[in-house]
Amino acid sequence: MEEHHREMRALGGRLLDVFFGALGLTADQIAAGETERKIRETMMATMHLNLYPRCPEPERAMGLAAHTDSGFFTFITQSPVPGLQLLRRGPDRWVTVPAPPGAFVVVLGDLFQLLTNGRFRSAHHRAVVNRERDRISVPYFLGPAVAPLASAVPPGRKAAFRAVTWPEYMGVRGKALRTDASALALLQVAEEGEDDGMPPKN
Ligand SMILES: O=C(O)CCC(=O)C(=O)O
Ligand SMILES: [Fe+2]
Repeated sequence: MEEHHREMRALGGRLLDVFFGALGLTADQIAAGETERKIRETMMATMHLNLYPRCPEPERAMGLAAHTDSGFFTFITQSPVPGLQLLRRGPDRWVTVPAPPGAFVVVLGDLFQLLTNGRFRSAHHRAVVNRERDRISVPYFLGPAVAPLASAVPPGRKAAFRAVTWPEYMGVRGKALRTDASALALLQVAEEGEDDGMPPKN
């Protein structure tokens, strides 16, 4: 378990650098950036164990309802039984993620959308059940205290979201669930006529 934790955290660090690079940041900027430093210092992890027993009528049941994850990255280890589905937009449809042995699935969460000021979007996903086989998934969630990266905010614009810690954001998600609002929308500081960092409504 400790080894898994160590490896997952290291993977999270490497992936973060890859994404920072994709956002156009240089190694020097990553090393010097205040947001980047705070992310590494406050990164927390949690893990779930999900068991989806086989179901004779899978079309009448749902393993895990559609949602986005709250943190930065989720690394999902799963038994070789497909069940995870991602929402693809335009036209909206559920796509089953293959489950090859030894592979992780990486899911981006809401706080990553916040970090990138909406340039990378959190993925809507769900888990369906299988008619013949039990399925196990072990998602490992990584999340920090975070504010939008200055480099992700277009010049002359304000950040689309306010800063938040992961536990705070979990509280916001709870409130959003009770009021049927979008949790990220509750953190928005939108300006008139601006891309608000949220997916298009449909
Ligand atoms: O079972 C899966 O593959 C997905 C699990 C998941 O999305 C979650 O626990 O948040
Ligand atoms: Fe999830």
